[in-house]
Amino acid sequence: MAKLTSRITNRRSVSTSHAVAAALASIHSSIAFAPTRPHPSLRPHTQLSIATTAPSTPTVGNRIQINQDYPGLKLIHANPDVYIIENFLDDTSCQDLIDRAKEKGTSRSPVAYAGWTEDIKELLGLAASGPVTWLAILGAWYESQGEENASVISLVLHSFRNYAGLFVVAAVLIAAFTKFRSDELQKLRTSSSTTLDDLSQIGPLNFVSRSEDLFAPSSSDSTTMRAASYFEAPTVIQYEKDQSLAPHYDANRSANVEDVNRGGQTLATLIVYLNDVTIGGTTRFGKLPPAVHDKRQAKGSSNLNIIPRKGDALLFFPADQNGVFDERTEHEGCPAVEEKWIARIWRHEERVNPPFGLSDEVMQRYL
Ligand SMILES: O=C(O)CCC(=O)C(=O)O
Ligand SMILES: [Fe+2]
Repeated sequence: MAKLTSRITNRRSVSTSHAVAAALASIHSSIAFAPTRPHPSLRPHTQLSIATTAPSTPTVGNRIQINQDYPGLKLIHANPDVYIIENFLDDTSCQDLIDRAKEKGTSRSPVAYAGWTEDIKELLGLAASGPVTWLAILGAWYESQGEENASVISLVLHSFRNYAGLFVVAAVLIAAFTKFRSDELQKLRTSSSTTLDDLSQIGPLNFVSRSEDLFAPSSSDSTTMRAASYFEAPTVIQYEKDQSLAPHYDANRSANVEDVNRGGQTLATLIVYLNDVTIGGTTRFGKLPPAVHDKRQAKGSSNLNIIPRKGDALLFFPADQNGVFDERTEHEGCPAVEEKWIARIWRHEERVNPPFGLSDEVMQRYL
Protein backbone atom coordinates (compact mmCIF):
# COMPACT_ATOMS: atom_id res chain seq x y z
CA MET A 1 0.00 0.00 0.00
CA ALA A 2 2.94 2.31 0.79
CA LYS A 3 4.24 1.61 -2.69
CA LEU A 4 0.87 2.61 -4.12
CA THR A 5 0.83 5.91 -2.29
CA SER A 6 4.33 6.83 -3.23
CA ARG A 7 3.57 6.13 -6.87
CA ILE A 8 0.48 8.21 -6.93
CA THR A 9 2.31 11.24 -5.60
CA ASN A 10 5.31 10.65 -7.83
CA ARG A 11 5.74 13.51 -10.35
CA ARG A 12 6.40 11.18 -13.23
CA SER A 13 3.11 9.30 -12.62
CA VAL A 14 1.16 12.53 -12.59
CA SER A 15 2.67 13.78 -15.82
CA THR A 16 2.14 10.33 -17.37
CA SER A 17 -1.53 10.41 -16.60
CA HIS A 18 -1.70 13.89 -18.14
CA ALA A 19 -0.05 12.57 -21.29
CA VAL A 20 -2.49 9.66 -21.47
CA ALA A 21 -5.44 11.97 -20.90
CA ALA A 22 -4.24 14.26 -23.67
CA ALA A 23 -3.80 11.32 -26.04
CA LEU A 24 -7.29 10.01 -25.27
CA ALA A 25 -8.79 13.46 -25.58
CA SER A 26 -7.36 13.73 -29.06
CA ILE A 27 -9.03 10.42 -29.98
CA HIS A 28 -12.54 11.46 -29.08
CA SER A 29 -12.25 14.99 -30.37
CA SER A 30 -11.27 13.55 -33.75
CA ILE A 31 -14.52 11.53 -33.69
CA ALA A 32 -16.17 15.00 -33.72
CA PHE A 33 -18.69 14.71 -30.96
CA ALA A 34 -21.19 17.51 -30.70
CA PRO A 35 -20.35 20.12 -28.08
CA THR A 36 -22.08 19.33 -24.83
CA ARG A 37 -25.16 21.22 -23.74
CA PRO A 38 -27.24 21.12 -20.56
CA HIS A 39 -28.89 17.76 -20.26
CA PRO A 40 -32.14 17.72 -22.21
CA SER A 41 -35.50 17.47 -20.53
CA LEU A 42 -37.82 14.73 -21.64
CA ARG A 43 -40.41 16.15 -23.94
CA PRO A 44 -42.52 14.53 -26.52
CA HIS A 45 -42.29 15.18 -30.22
CA THR A 46 -44.58 13.35 -32.65
CA GLN A 47 -43.99 11.85 -36.32
CA LEU A 48 -45.59 13.34 -35.80
CA SER A 49 -42.14 13.79 -34.65
CA ILE A 50 -42.34 14.52 -30.94
CA ALA A 51 -39.27 16.59 -30.03
CA THR A 52 -37.68 15.57 -26.81
CA THR A 53 -35.65 18.68 -26.35
CA ALA A 54 -35.65 22.36 -26.87
CA PRO A 55 -32.35 23.19 -28.51
CA SER A 56 -30.01 25.92 -27.42
CA THR A 57 -31.74 28.31 -29.77
CA PRO A 58 -29.90 30.31 -32.38
CA THR A 59 -31.85 33.45 -33.20
CA VAL A 60 -35.15 32.58 -34.84
CA GLY A 61 -35.59 34.46 -38.11
CA ASN A 62 -38.60 35.11 -40.33
CA ARG A 63 -41.19 32.43 -40.92
CA ILE A 64 -42.07 31.24 -44.41
CA GLN A 65 -44.39 33.46 -46.38
CA ILE A 66 -48.06 32.68 -46.71
CA ASN A 67 -50.89 34.23 -48.66
CA GLN A 68 -51.78 37.10 -46.31
CA ASP A 69 -55.01 37.74 -48.25
CA TYR A 70 -56.39 34.30 -47.56
CA PRO A 71 -60.09 34.72 -46.60
CA GLY A 72 -60.76 34.49 -42.85
CA LEU A 73 -57.08 34.68 -41.84
CA LYS A 74 -56.82 36.18 -38.36
CA LEU A 75 -53.60 36.74 -36.40
CA ILE A 76 -54.14 35.75 -32.76
CA HIS A 77 -50.52 35.99 -31.63
CA ALA A 78 -47.66 37.89 -33.23
CA ASN A 79 -43.99 36.77 -33.03
CA PRO A 80 -44.26 33.87 -33.07
CA ASP A 81 -47.20 34.21 -35.45
CA VAL A 82 -50.25 32.07 -34.78
CA TYR A 83 -53.31 32.38 -36.99
CA ILE A 84 -56.87 31.15 -36.96
CA ILE A 85 -58.58 30.75 -40.33
CA GLU A 86 -62.31 30.78 -39.93
CA ASN A 87 -64.33 28.35 -42.02
CA PHE A 88 -61.25 26.93 -43.72
CA LEU A 89 -63.22 23.77 -44.58
CA ASP A 90 -66.95 23.32 -45.12
CA ASP A 91 -69.02 20.78 -43.16
CA THR A 92 -69.07 18.25 -46.02
CA SER A 93 -65.26 18.22 -46.28
CA CYS A 94 -64.88 17.90 -42.50
CA GLN A 95 -67.30 14.98 -42.38
CA ASP A 96 -65.67 13.34 -45.40
CA LEU A 97 -62.24 13.49 -43.75
CA ILE A 98 -63.69 11.77 -40.65
CA ASP A 99 -65.55 9.17 -42.75
CA ARG A 100 -62.50 8.39 -44.90
CA ALA A 101 -60.31 8.00 -41.84
CA LYS A 102 -62.85 5.62 -40.27
CA GLU A 103 -63.12 3.71 -43.54
CA LYS A 104 -59.34 3.33 -43.81
CA GLY A 105 -59.02 2.58 -40.11
CA THR A 106 -57.01 4.49 -37.54
CA SER A 107 -54.27 3.13 -35.30
CA ARG A 108 -52.38 4.43 -32.29
CA SER A 109 -50.61 7.63 -33.35
CA PRO A 110 -46.87 7.07 -33.73
CA VAL A 111 -44.35 9.07 -31.79
CA ALA A 112 -40.82 9.48 -33.08
CA TYR A 113 -38.04 10.41 -30.72
CA ALA A 114 -36.89 13.53 -32.48
CA GLY A 115 -33.35 14.58 -31.72
CA TRP A 116 -32.22 11.08 -30.77
CA THR A 117 -29.12 11.30 -32.94
CA GLU A 118 -28.03 14.53 -31.21
CA ASP A 119 -28.82 13.10 -27.79
CA ILE A 120 -26.74 9.98 -28.43
CA LYS A 121 -23.80 12.03 -29.67
CA GLU A 122 -24.08 14.27 -26.65
CA LEU A 123 -24.26 11.42 -24.13
CA LEU A 124 -21.37 9.59 -25.80
CA GLY A 125 -19.35 12.80 -25.76
CA LEU A 126 -20.07 13.30 -22.06
CA ALA A 127 -19.21 9.69 -21.22
CA ALA A 128 -16.06 9.68 -23.35
CA SER A 129 -14.63 12.90 -21.99
CA GLY A 130 -15.51 12.08 -18.37
CA PRO A 131 -16.01 8.68 -16.79
CA VAL A 132 -14.69 6.58 -19.68
CA THR A 133 -11.36 8.44 -19.82
CA TRP A 134 -10.79 8.57 -16.11
CA LEU A 135 -11.83 4.98 -15.45
CA ALA A 136 -9.52 3.86 -18.29
CA ILE A 137 -6.57 5.69 -16.75
CA LEU A 138 -7.41 4.62 -13.21
CA GLY A 139 -7.74 0.99 -14.33
CA ALA A 140 -4.40 1.16 -16.18
CA TRP A 141 -2.67 2.68 -13.21
CA TYR A 142 -4.14 0.01 -10.91
CA GLU A 143 -3.03 -2.77 -13.29
CA SER A 144 0.47 -1.33 -13.47
CA GLN A 145 0.80 -1.75 -9.70
CA GLY A 146 1.00 -5.50 -10.15
CA GLU A 147 3.72 -5.29 -12.80
CA GLU A 148 7.38 -5.60 -11.99
CA ASN A 149 8.68 -3.14 -14.55
CA ALA A 150 5.70 -0.97 -15.32
CA SER A 151 6.66 1.62 -17.91
CA VAL A 152 4.94 4.67 -19.31
CA ILE A 153 4.40 2.78 -22.56
CA SER A 154 2.57 -0.07 -20.85
CA LEU A 155 0.47 2.44 -18.89
CA VAL A 156 -0.53 4.15 -22.12
CA LEU A 157 -1.31 0.84 -23.81
CA HIS A 158 -3.43 -0.35 -20.89
CA SER A 159 -5.26 2.97 -20.88
CA PHE A 160 -6.09 2.70 -24.58
CA ARG A 161 -7.30 -0.88 -24.22
CA ASN A 162 -9.43 0.04 -21.18
CA TYR A 163 -10.77 3.08 -23.00
CA ALA A 164 -11.94 0.98 -25.95
CA GLY A 165 -13.71 -1.53 -23.67
CA LEU A 166 -15.34 1.11 -21.50
CA PHE A 167 -16.43 3.07 -24.55
CA VAL A 168 -18.27 0.01 -25.90
CA VAL A 169 -19.97 -0.50 -22.51
CA ALA A 170 -21.02 3.17 -22.42
CA ALA A 171 -22.37 2.93 -25.99
CA VAL A 172 -24.48 -0.13 -25.11
CA LEU A 173 -25.89 1.55 -21.99
CA ILE A 174 -26.68 4.73 -23.93
CA ALA A 175 -28.42 2.70 -26.68
CA ALA A 176 -30.55 0.93 -24.03
CA PHE A 177 -31.40 4.28 -22.41
CA THR A 178 -32.37 5.75 -25.79
CA LYS A 179 -34.69 2.80 -26.50
CA PHE A 180 -36.28 3.20 -23.05
CA ARG A 181 -36.76 6.90 -23.63
CA SER A 182 -38.30 6.28 -27.02
CA ASP A 183 -40.77 3.78 -25.49
CA GLU A 184 -41.65 6.26 -22.76
CA LEU A 185 -42.42 8.94 -25.35
CA GLN A 186 -45.11 6.75 -26.87
CA LYS A 187 -47.16 7.14 -23.68
CA LEU A 188 -47.33 10.88 -24.20
CA ARG A 189 -49.60 10.57 -27.21
CA THR A 190 -52.71 8.45 -26.85
CA SER A 191 -54.77 9.43 -29.89
CA SER A 192 -55.24 7.30 -33.01
CA SER A 193 -54.67 8.45 -36.57
CA THR A 194 -54.23 7.68 -40.24
CA THR A 195 -52.91 9.47 -43.32
CA LEU A 196 -55.09 10.17 -46.36
CA ASP A 197 -53.36 10.66 -49.69
CA ASP A 198 -56.21 9.83 -52.08
CA LEU A 199 -57.17 13.17 -53.55
CA SER A 200 -60.07 11.70 -55.53
CA GLN A 201 -61.99 12.10 -52.27
CA ILE A 202 -63.61 15.45 -51.53
CA GLY A 203 -62.34 15.91 -47.95
CA PRO A 204 -58.61 15.31 -48.60
CA LEU A 205 -58.86 17.16 -51.93
CA ASN A 206 -60.38 20.31 -50.42
CA PHE A 207 -57.96 20.24 -47.49
CA VAL A 208 -54.91 20.02 -49.75
CA SER A 209 -56.11 22.47 -52.40
CA ARG A 210 -57.06 25.12 -49.80
CA SER A 211 -53.72 24.60 -48.09
CA GLU A 212 -52.04 25.18 -51.47
CA ASP A 213 -53.84 28.51 -51.76
CA LEU A 214 -52.71 29.42 -48.27
CA PHE A 215 -49.06 28.42 -48.77
CA ALA A 216 -48.84 29.41 -52.44
CA PRO A 217 -45.50 31.11 -53.02
CA SER A 218 -45.88 34.84 -53.51
CA SER A 219 -44.82 36.35 -56.84
CA SER A 220 -41.50 37.43 -55.27
CA ASP A 221 -40.71 33.84 -54.34
CA SER A 222 -38.30 32.17 -56.74
CA THR A 223 -39.62 28.69 -55.87
CA THR A 224 -40.90 26.83 -58.86
CA MET A 225 -42.27 23.71 -57.17
CA ARG A 226 -45.97 23.71 -56.39
CA ALA A 227 -46.91 24.34 -52.78
CA ALA A 228 -48.32 20.83 -52.18
CA SER A 229 -44.90 19.32 -53.01
CA TYR A 230 -43.77 20.49 -49.58
CA PHE A 231 -46.74 18.92 -47.75
CA GLU A 232 -46.85 15.70 -45.86
CA ALA A 233 -50.05 13.90 -46.86
CA PRO A 234 -52.93 14.93 -44.57
CA THR A 235 -53.12 13.11 -41.25
CA VAL A 236 -56.49 12.67 -39.56
CA ILE A 237 -56.34 12.29 -35.78
CA GLN A 238 -59.06 11.10 -33.44
CA TYR A 239 -59.07 11.71 -29.68
CA GLU A 240 -61.53 9.77 -27.56
CA LYS A 241 -62.36 10.75 -24.00
CA ASP A 242 -59.22 11.24 -21.88
CA GLN A 243 -56.87 10.94 -24.86
CA SER A 244 -54.31 13.69 -25.30
CA LEU A 245 -51.01 14.78 -26.80
CA ALA A 246 -48.47 16.06 -24.26
CA PRO A 247 -46.52 19.32 -24.78
CA HIS A 248 -44.23 18.92 -27.76
CA TYR A 249 -42.59 20.61 -30.72
CA ASP A 250 -43.49 19.85 -34.33
CA ALA A 251 -39.97 20.80 -35.46
CA ASN A 252 -36.96 18.58 -34.93
CA ARG A 253 -33.55 19.99 -34.04
CA SER A 254 -32.03 17.01 -35.91
CA ALA A 255 -34.37 17.23 -38.91
CA ASN A 256 -31.47 17.38 -41.38
CA VAL A 257 -30.45 13.87 -40.26
CA GLU A 258 -33.63 12.24 -39.01
CA ASP A 259 -36.24 13.71 -41.36
CA VAL A 260 -34.43 13.69 -44.70
CA ASN A 261 -37.08 11.37 -46.16
CA ARG A 262 -39.85 13.64 -44.97
CA GLY A 263 -38.70 16.89 -46.50
CA GLY A 264 -36.49 17.99 -43.61
CA GLN A 265 -37.62 20.52 -41.05
CA THR A 266 -41.32 21.26 -40.39
CA LEU A 267 -41.77 24.95 -41.20
CA ALA A 268 -45.55 25.23 -40.71
CA THR A 269 -48.33 23.28 -39.03
CA LEU A 270 -51.90 23.60 -40.25
CA ILE A 271 -54.59 21.92 -38.16
CA VAL A 272 -58.27 21.88 -39.06
CA TYR A 273 -60.81 21.02 -36.39
CA LEU A 274 -63.29 18.57 -37.88
CA ASN A 275 -65.97 18.71 -35.16
CA ASP A 276 -67.18 21.14 -32.49
CA VAL A 277 -65.90 20.47 -29.02
CA THR A 278 -67.55 22.27 -26.10
CA ILE A 279 -65.35 21.05 -23.27
CA GLY A 280 -61.72 19.80 -23.14
CA GLY A 281 -59.57 18.98 -26.16
CA THR A 282 -58.18 22.50 -26.58
CA THR A 283 -54.85 23.18 -28.31
CA ARG A 284 -52.68 24.92 -25.75
CA PHE A 285 -49.44 26.85 -26.31
CA GLY A 286 -47.79 26.74 -22.90
CA LYS A 287 -45.26 29.49 -23.65
CA LEU A 288 -47.66 32.04 -25.18
CA PRO A 289 -50.17 34.38 -23.48
CA PRO A 290 -53.95 34.08 -23.99
CA ALA A 291 -55.73 35.72 -26.94
CA VAL A 292 -58.07 37.48 -24.53
CA HIS A 293 -60.32 39.02 -27.15
CA ASP A 294 -60.81 35.97 -29.30
CA LYS A 295 -63.94 33.88 -28.84
CA ARG A 296 -61.97 30.67 -29.40
CA GLN A 297 -59.67 31.36 -26.45
CA ALA A 298 -60.51 28.97 -23.56
CA LYS A 299 -61.80 31.12 -20.70
CA GLY A 300 -59.73 31.20 -17.53
CA SER A 301 -56.61 29.81 -19.20
CA SER A 302 -53.37 31.70 -18.66
CA ASN A 303 -52.01 30.58 -22.07
CA LEU A 304 -53.03 30.72 -25.69
CA ASN A 305 -55.53 27.89 -25.62
CA ILE A 306 -57.76 27.29 -28.62
CA ILE A 307 -61.22 25.74 -28.44
CA PRO A 308 -61.83 23.43 -31.44
CA ARG A 309 -64.57 24.70 -33.72
CA LYS A 310 -65.66 22.68 -36.74
CA GLY A 311 -64.08 23.92 -40.00
CA ASP A 312 -61.69 26.43 -38.37
CA ALA A 313 -57.98 26.05 -38.95
CA LEU A 314 -55.02 26.84 -36.71
CA LEU A 315 -51.72 27.82 -38.34
CA PHE A 316 -48.32 28.29 -36.72
CA PHE A 317 -44.62 27.98 -37.57
CA PRO A 318 -42.52 25.47 -35.58
CA ALA A 319 -39.32 26.70 -37.28
CA ASP A 320 -38.25 29.76 -39.25
CA GLN A 321 -37.82 29.80 -43.05
CA ASN A 322 -34.27 28.45 -42.67
CA GLY A 323 -35.34 25.58 -40.44
CA VAL A 324 -34.24 27.15 -37.14
CA PHE A 325 -36.27 25.54 -34.37
CA ASP A 326 -38.67 27.92 -32.57
CA GLU A 327 -39.13 26.63 -29.05
CA ARG A 328 -41.81 29.23 -28.31
CA THR A 329 -44.25 27.16 -30.39
CA GLU A 330 -44.38 24.30 -27.91
CA HIS A 331 -48.01 23.13 -27.78
CA GLU A 332 -50.23 20.27 -26.68
CA GLY A 333 -53.58 18.63 -27.36
CA CYS A 334 -55.27 18.85 -23.95
CA PRO A 335 -57.17 15.77 -22.71
CA ALA A 336 -60.39 15.24 -24.63
CA VAL A 337 -63.63 15.17 -22.68
CA GLU A 338 -65.75 14.81 -25.78
CA GLU A 339 -64.58 13.07 -28.93
CA LYS A 340 -62.32 15.33 -31.01
CA TRP A 341 -61.23 14.99 -34.66
CA ILE A 342 -58.58 17.05 -36.40
CA ALA A 343 -56.80 16.94 -39.76
CA ARG A 344 -53.23 18.16 -40.03
CA ILE A 345 -50.83 19.14 -42.81
CA TRP A 346 -47.17 19.76 -42.14
CA ARG A 347 -45.41 22.03 -44.59
CA HIS A 348 -41.75 21.02 -44.77
CA GLU A 349 -38.58 22.71 -45.92
CA GLU A 350 -38.06 20.51 -48.99
CA ARG A 351 -40.11 18.36 -51.36
CA VAL A 352 -41.79 15.54 -49.39
CA ASN A 353 -41.58 12.46 -51.57
CA PRO A 354 -44.07 9.57 -51.39
CA PRO A 355 -44.92 7.63 -49.31
CA PHE A 356 -44.90 10.55 -46.85
CA GLY A 357 -45.86 13.19 -49.39
CA LEU A 358 -48.09 13.31 -52.47
CA SER A 359 -46.96 11.88 -55.79
CA ASP A 360 -46.48 14.12 -58.83
CA GLU A 361 -49.19 12.13 -60.67
CA VAL A 362 -51.76 12.70 -57.91
CA MET A 363 -50.94 16.42 -57.72
CA GLN A 364 -51.14 16.87 -61.50
CA ARG A 365 -54.37 14.94 -61.76
CA TYR A 366 -56.38 16.46 -58.91
CA LEU A 367 -54.99 19.86 -57.99
O1 LIG B 1 -54.69 17.97 -30.99
C1 LIG B 1 -54.26 19.10 -31.00
O2 LIG B 1 -54.97 20.05 -30.65
C2 LIG B 1 -52.85 19.37 -31.41
C3 LIG B 1 -52.31 18.34 -32.36
C4 LIG B 1 -50.87 18.53 -32.62
O3 LIG B 1 -50.20 19.30 -32.01
C5 LIG B 1 -50.20 17.75 -33.67
O4 LIG B 1 -50.84 16.89 -34.28
O5 LIG B 1 -48.99 17.98 -33.88
FE1 LIG C 1 -48.12 19.34 -32.77
